Order: sequence, then structure tokens, then C-alpha cells
Amino acid sequence: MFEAKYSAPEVDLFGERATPATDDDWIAPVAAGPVVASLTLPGSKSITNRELVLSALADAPSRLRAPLHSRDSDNMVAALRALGASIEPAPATGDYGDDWIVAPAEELTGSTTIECGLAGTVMRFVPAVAALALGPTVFDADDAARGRPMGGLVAGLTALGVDIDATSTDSLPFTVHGTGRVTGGRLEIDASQSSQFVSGLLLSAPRFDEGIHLHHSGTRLPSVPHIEMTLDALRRRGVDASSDGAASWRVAPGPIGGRDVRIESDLSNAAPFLAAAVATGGRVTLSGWPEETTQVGADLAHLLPLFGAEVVVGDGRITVTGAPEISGVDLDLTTGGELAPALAALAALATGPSTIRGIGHIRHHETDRLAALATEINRLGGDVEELADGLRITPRPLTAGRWSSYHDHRMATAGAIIGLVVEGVRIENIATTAKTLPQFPSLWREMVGAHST
Ligand SMILES: O=C(O)C1=C[C@@H](OP(=O)(O)O)[C@@H](O)[C@H](O)C1
Ligand SMILES: C=C(OP(=O)(O)O)C(=O)O
Repeated sequence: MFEAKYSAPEVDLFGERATPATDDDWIAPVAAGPVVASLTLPGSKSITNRELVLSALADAPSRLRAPLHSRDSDNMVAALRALGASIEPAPATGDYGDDWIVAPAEELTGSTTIECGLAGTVMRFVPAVAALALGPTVFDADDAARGRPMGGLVAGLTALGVDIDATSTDSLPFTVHGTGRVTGGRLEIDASQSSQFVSGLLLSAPRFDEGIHLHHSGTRLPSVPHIEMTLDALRRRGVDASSDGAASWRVAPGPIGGRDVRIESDLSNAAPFLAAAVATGGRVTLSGWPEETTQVGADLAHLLPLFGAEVVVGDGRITVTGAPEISGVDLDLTTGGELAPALAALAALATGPSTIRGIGHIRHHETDRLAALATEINRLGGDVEELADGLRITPRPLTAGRWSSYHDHRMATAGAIIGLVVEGVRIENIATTAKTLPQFPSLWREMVGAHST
């Protein structure tokens, strides 16, 4: 379970304004004017955790350069070590901590317990690895994450002949009784609740006797770019992996190569920082912005202009310049649901109404994000209506108040965006940002405080 390794700083974060209240709430730093800042963000959660899994299943050692060090990636490292992989630090080649050298296990062994924490990538990617290990592996998670859906993955692995004990087939905890091999072959699953069910099967599939020919049978498929990220990561390691239709994928059996991989910055964690430029009419530059990527956060380059911002991408950087006013938007975010909290926060500060659709699945993220965003924005005086698959946001003047995080890093950072321009927003459990960005409070302070004009 989570230890206080990544606690929020208790010290003054932004002059007197950020002195913590009598409880542990974090007073969101208010921008004294347009925020003008340049930053580099740590590595991508989604790429780091895919590369860790592939490195642990590879046929030779790998080096991961500039990986993310956060609670989600630490949980992934611990999980793969528990199954027998060796993961050792090597001198840093990035700004945010050691590289990793990963040596695959000679033979994966179960008889262990894996704590997934709050990480969807651990609970959805590692069960198939455990099926390839010999012995039982128990999977559990924080109470807050035990309710996250697992049904599509459990049903898929079970259909492949993997023995899984569970009190509920749709959630943790459960035990995977690994036998050291999985036959694989043709499989149909319903991944409408999470693309991670698909990625979790594809990542281990080169090690299945017959690989996999996977079909999604549900009505909708969220977060498709994350499936493309999985296919891309497999191909870069020499695996024959492809999609043969919008909801069908093939991975051939065969070796996964060891690689020297540089992890890109996390472009989804870029969302609140770039949103700060939009919220304050300022200018924020992030370096480490890849020219080509499968990260859905790259879509911010065309999403933020819809709010009135100007965006320039090039030379490994993105610069977002906010306009004096924020426009309302009408967006379908089916492919990029993890960007929704930051964009909903901007919509709440806009001059006109917004609708964000295609994100029913984010009810299954760290919390029901549609309900959480509506509740928290409305608590500050906003007017947000929950739709079946999205939010309708009508801007109203917002006032000071408490913002609950629901153990959700992106809820905490959405509150920080609003707190830039609404004095007295107190964020409960800012430490939950450690899930993917332990440096959030200090980077935010640096951005707002040191560089405001
Ligand atoms: O595979 C991944 O790394 C992810 C897939 C997406 O999950 P969903 O398909 O559940 O939205 C995304 O929202 C999550 O943050 C990361
Ligand atoms: C949905 C998210 O996380 P997870 O990888 O835990 O699903 C997220 O980071 O927005």
C-alpha cells in the first residue's frame, strides 16, 4: 500500500498564500498575472510502464533512459521484480532520476503478491505476465482502486485457459494461477470500459505459444491511441504486431528484443501546465516535446487553440500563449479521455458554454471523473451538468472553496488550474499527484511563482 514516500511538501509553497490550512489541504497558488514559464516534464507513465513490461519479457537486457519515477512506475517495477525480473538503477541521462537497466528473468516465477496501488497499467498489464509465470500471483490495489473494472481482461485471460480466482470477476483482488505458458490464439473481449484490457493482452502476446488474434466486440472502444502506443512499442522491439481493422489486432509469437529506449516526456501531464497559459493569458513552453509520438497528449496542440490559445510546436518544444479570454468548446474526447479533467477546468473558466463528449469511460478512471468534475466545479459556484458520456459546462463566477481529489491525480491538477485564477481554492490530498508526477507541487510553484509577470 502507499507509503508516505511522495508526500506533498508541507512547507510554504507560494508565499503566504500557500501556507497549508489547519488540515492538510494545499492552497492552490494564485497567479499574480499571466504565467510565463519554461519547463521540462518527467517521463511518460504510459511509455515507461509499457517499456518495463516489454523489457521484463525480452530476450536480452534493456536500458530505459529518463523513465518516469512515480508511484505508478514504482508499482510496476515492484511487480516485475516480484515475478523475477532484475531492474536496477543506472546513472541518470534525464533530469528526473536514474535510468533503469532491466534484465529479464530466466524463468518468471509467481508465488507472490502484487500491489497495483492506483495504477490501471499495473492491474491491466501484469496479469498476463503472471500467467506466464509459474505459481500463483495475488493482485490487489488501494481501496480506492479495487472497484476499477477488470472484467474484460479477466474474461479474456480465462478464455485463453488461464486459471483466475476472484470473488468478483470484475474487480481486484484476484489470483492468477500461472503455469508458465499461455497457448494464445484467437480471442474476443469487450474493451469498452478500458483500452488497457487490449494493451494488457497484446504486450505479453509474443510470449504466448500462438501469439494472439484479438477482437474487441463492445459498442465503443476508448483511448485508441494508447493501443497504437502498445503496437508501436512491440514493433520497435522486433515483434510482428499490427491492427487488422478498427477493433482487431494480431501479435505473432516470437522474441521481444532488448532495447536502449529513451522515454518521452509525459504529454498528458503537460495538460495542466499548458492550460495554465490559457487560464491566465500567459505563455508556457515545454521542452522535450517529441516530433512524432503515439501519446494522445500531442493532441493538445490542436485542442488548446479551440479555447482561443495560440500554439507553436517545433524544435522539440511546444509554446502555448493564452488569449485575453477563453472560448467555450464542443469537443469529442473519445480518444483522449485522460485530457478531460484539465480541459473541463479550462471550460469552467471560459466566456461561453462547452460540451465535452465521448468520455463515458472516464467514469472508470481513478474515480468517476464526470461526477467528480461536476461536483467540484459546482461546489465552487459553477454550473456543470453530467451527461451520459460527458459534461456540459456553463461558466459562472467561481469562488473560494475546498476541492476534493478522490485519489485522482488529474482531479487534483484540475483544481490547481482553477486555483490559478480563483483565490482560495484548497485542494485536498495534493500528494495524490505522486501517482504520475511526484514533482507536481514544486513544478507548479516554480511555474506560477518564479515566472509570473
Ligand atoms: O494504456 C495506457 O497507458 C492508458 C490508457 C488509457 O486508459 P483507458 O482506456 O482506460 O481510458 C488512459 O486513460 C490511461 O491514462 C493510460
Ligand atoms: C486513467 C489514468 O490512469 P491509469 O493508468 O491508472 O488508468 C490516468 O492517468 O488518467
